[in-house]
Amino acid sequence: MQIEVSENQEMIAQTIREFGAKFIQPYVRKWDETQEFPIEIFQKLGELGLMGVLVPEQYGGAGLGYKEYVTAIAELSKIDGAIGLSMAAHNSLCTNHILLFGNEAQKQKYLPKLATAQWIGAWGLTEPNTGSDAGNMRTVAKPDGDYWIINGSKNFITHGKSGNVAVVIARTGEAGDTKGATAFIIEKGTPGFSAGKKEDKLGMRASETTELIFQDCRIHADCMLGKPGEGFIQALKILDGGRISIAALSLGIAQGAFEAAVAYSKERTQFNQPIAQFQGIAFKLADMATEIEAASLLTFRAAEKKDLGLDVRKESAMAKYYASEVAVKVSTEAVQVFGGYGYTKDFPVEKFFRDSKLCTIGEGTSEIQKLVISRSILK
Ligand SMILES: CC(C)(COP(=O)(O)OP(=O)(O)OC[C@H]1O[C@@H](n2cnc3c(N)ncnc32)[C@H](O)[C@@H]1OP(=O)(O)O)[C@@H](O)C(=O)NCCC(=O)NCCSC(=O)C1=CCCCC1
Repeated sequence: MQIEVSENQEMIAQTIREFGAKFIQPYVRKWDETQEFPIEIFQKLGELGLMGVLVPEQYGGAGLGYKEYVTAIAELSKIDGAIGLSMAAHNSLCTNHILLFGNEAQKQKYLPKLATAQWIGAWGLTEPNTGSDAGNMRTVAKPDGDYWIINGSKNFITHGKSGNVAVVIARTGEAGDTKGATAFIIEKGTPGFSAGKKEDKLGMRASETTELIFQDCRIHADCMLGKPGEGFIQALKILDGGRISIAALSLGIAQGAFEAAVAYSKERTQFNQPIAQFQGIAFKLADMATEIEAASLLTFRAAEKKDLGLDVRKESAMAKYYASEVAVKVSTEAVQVFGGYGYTKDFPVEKFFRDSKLCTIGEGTSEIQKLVISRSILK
C-alpha cells in the first residue's frame, strides 16, 4: 500500500501478526460476545514495546513516529478492531496529551507506566449533551485554593472503568468560550471520581466504553495540564493525531474484510465456477482494493506530515473521513460477497461490518471532519 515501508514498520507488522495469531485471533469471537475487555492483552503488548510507540525512549517508549504507529494500529485492527481502538485511545489521546502538554514531573510520573501499559489511560472530552459541539462542555472545574473541584460527567469514554488514569477536559471559564476549558490528569480512586454505566455497543465490543462521573472531585493544581484556559485547544490538537489513528483503525478493518472476501470468492462456487470469476464479484473486489489503497495513501501521508511536525488538522480529518467511510463500504460489500453466510457469526465479516461504523463517528463524525476540512480550505 505504501511505496516505502521502513524496517521498523516491517518489524512491528510482523510482531503483531505473530502475537495476534497466538493471543488475539483465537479469542476475538468470545470477547465480542461477552463484551469483555482483555486488559492482559495490552499488558503483553506493553511488554513488546507496542503500547508506547510514540513515547520517547527516555520515558520508556519506543520513540518512533506516526508511520510506525499507523502500522501497529492497522495490523491489530485487521485481527480485531476493538483491540486497535483501545490501543488508539490509550496512546494517541491519553498518553499523547500528557506527552505534548504535561510538565516534566507529570511526564516522569505517568509516561513510563502508560508506555508499558502497566497503567491504562482514558481521555474525557465528550459529554451527554456536548458531542460534536465539544467546546460547549458542561463539566465544570472551580478553583479552591491550591485545588480544583470538578463536577459533571463525561460519556462514551474508552477505559472509563479499567483506566488507571484519565485526562479530562473541564470548563473553567464561560460556557461556549473556547479559551474557557482546562485539562486535568485524574487518577482512578480519587474521591468523587467514578465510572458510570458501561455501554452495550453494536461493535468494538471488546473495547470498554463507560461514563465518567465527577461529584465534588477535589484535585490538586499539580494535576493541571498546561495553563487554565488551554484545555479545548489542547484537545483539538490531540484530536489531530487521534484522527490519524482512527484512519489506521479503519484501514485495518477494511483490509481484514477485503482479504476475507477475496479468499471466500475464490473458494465459493456457484453455477459451476468460483464466484470470483463473475464480473459482479470481481468488480466489487476491484473497487474495494482501489478505495483501500486511496485510504492508505491519505493515512500515511497524514502520518508523514505529522512526523515532520506540520499542522495536520486538514490531512488528519481527510484521512479519517475517507478511510472510515471506506471501512464501512468495504465491510458492507464483504458481507454481500459472503451472501447468507456473511450474515452469520460463523464468518468474520459481520464483525468487521459492525465494528466499522464506529470509525465514522468516534473522534468526530464524518460531518465534523467535513467541517474541519472545509474551514481549512476557506479560512
Ligand atoms: C471542529 C469543532 C466542531 C470546532 O469547534 P468550534 O467551532 O467550537 O471551535 P473553532 O472555532 O473551530 O476553534 C476554536 C479555536 O481553536 C482553534 N483551533 C481549531 N482547531 C484547531 C486545531 N486542530 N489545532 C489548534 N487550534 C485549533 C481555532 O483556530 C479557534 O481559535 P480562535 O478562537 O480563533 O483563536 C470541534 O468542536 C470538534 O472537533 N468537534 C468534534 C469533537 C470530537 O471529535 N470529539 C471526539 C471525542 S473522542 C471520541 O469520540 C472517541 C475516542 C476514542 C474512542 C472512540 C471515540
